[in-house]
Amino acid sequence: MGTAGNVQPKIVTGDAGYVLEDVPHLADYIPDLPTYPNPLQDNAAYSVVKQYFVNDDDSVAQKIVVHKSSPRGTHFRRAGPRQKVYFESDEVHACIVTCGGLCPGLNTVIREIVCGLNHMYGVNRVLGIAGGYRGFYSQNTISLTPKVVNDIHKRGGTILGTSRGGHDTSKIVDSIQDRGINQVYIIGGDGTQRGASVIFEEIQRRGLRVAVAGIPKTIDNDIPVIDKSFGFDTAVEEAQRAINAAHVESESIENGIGVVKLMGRYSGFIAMHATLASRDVDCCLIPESPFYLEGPGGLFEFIEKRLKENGHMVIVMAEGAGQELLSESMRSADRQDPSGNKLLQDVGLWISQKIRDHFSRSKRMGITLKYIDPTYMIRAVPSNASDNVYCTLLAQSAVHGAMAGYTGFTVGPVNGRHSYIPFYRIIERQNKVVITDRMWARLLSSTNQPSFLSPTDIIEDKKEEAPQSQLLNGENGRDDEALEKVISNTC
Ligand SMILES: Nc1ncnc2c1ncn2[C@@H]1O[C@H](COP(=O)(O)OP(=O)(O)O)[C@@H](O)[C@H]1O
Ligand SMILES: O=P(O)(O)OC[C@H]1O[C@](O)(COP(=O)(O)O)[C@@H](O)[C@@H]1O
Ligand SMILES: [Mg+2]
Repeated sequence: MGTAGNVQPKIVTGDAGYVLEDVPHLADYIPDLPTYPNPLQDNAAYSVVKQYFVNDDDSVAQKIVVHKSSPRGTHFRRAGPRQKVYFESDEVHACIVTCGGLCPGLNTVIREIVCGLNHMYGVNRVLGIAGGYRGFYSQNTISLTPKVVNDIHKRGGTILGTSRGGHDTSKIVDSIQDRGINQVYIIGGDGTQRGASVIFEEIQRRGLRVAVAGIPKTIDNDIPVIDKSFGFDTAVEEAQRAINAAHVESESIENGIGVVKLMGRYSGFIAMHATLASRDVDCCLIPESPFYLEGPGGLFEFIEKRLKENGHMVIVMAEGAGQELLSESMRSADRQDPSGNKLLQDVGLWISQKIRDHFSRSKRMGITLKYIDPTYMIRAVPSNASDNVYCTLLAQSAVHGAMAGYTGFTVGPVNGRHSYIPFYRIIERQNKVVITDRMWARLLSSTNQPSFLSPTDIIEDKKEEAPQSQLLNGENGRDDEALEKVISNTC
């Protein structure tokens, strides 16, 4: 497996602290490339749009809450169709690959890349690479036409198949070269974008006229910079069914407890949003917010209090929550999946047993606990209507970018505007819930659960780490550092 990081950032600076973190372009390393007028200018559907083509100078600000004296800060190149393209329609030979875990909307993105290339740019040759990265060198390809993909957005999963592991950069680039592919669309999460970045580097090293475009996929919503990842809303919606079931079960019996485990290996966004959406949840546990079980202010004490008040309760937890407690008590060996991701123990089963044991030992109150694990049910469904529209925009932005000769980029909305983001910005860190932000405070106030943190730790930490301003969404990574300190203070 290769490592990313050999690409020189393309930084353009301007007045008042303006910085553009630009994406690579084929013309950066191949001289004298011919250009062609964008065929969209003759497309009846788009001809009525005023200013259809994106101005080359358009850029999107990463930070939009500013002060009078703030520098203008980091910007990304705005996505969209350009006046000139770097490929003629009949010479384009594109391929699409899906990697990593499933996510609602994968099929919609595949469909919209195929249809976007065909309907907007007249491209007829699109190959599907089967079974993730290893499919480049070990599987047959699938020819993708608008007819083949017509109905696929109504199905969950990916028609191409996916896999973890199996990233062999030189074999993949050999396969791209041998097949004469000149546009590569790579759909996947942080691991996949790391893989895409090294593929791009190797393509550039070989001097190939091949555009590499990444489309970010992560059900955990853990990709930084972009506003939100596709499929996330669908997953949160689907999680409501499990939470409703846990609520009905717990409400129907004296001292009933419903425990629901949701996805979220390192980031608790699904659990946090599903909790906020439901309002039936009494306690939400996520990887970013450490907690403890025994003693004053601990989880057991809170459960007892809530059961006395309400006679029932619902606990939602992300799969990555409390892993440090679990490994302390189970002394398990660290295991990894083929992509190198840490394999987690089932924290839902573990905590359910701990709660049962506690109440049977203390004999103060009899409880009935039901554990619901809808893990794969929330990601195997087709995407909902709004995710479908989002996937369409992502796919079309990727197609416009590749046709315009941009390469080595991931596409995604930044403050609502679709942008081209260099790979290194997407893979440098993971997006996490910032527990000193207002969103987590909203959650704490909606569940009225303990924060499991002492307020002095948080206040002290804020003073130390962020003297000038309190970021609301950890945009520049400072809050992550602050968070780590809070965690280490409370453990
Ligand atoms: N650092 C890396 N360099 C190259 N390829 C990688 C890297 N990390 C992961 N990959 C590849 O990306 C693919 C998907 O990664 P994975 O972590 O399983 O899912 P996701 O992309 O959803 O995070 C796998 O085929 C894996 O081998
Ligand atoms: O069992 P699998 O297929 O490895 O997937 C489980 C994992 O996939 C995830 O959804 C994240 O996967 P990705 O990084 O591929 O998006 C985690 O939340 C979960 O732990
Ligand atoms: Mg991942």
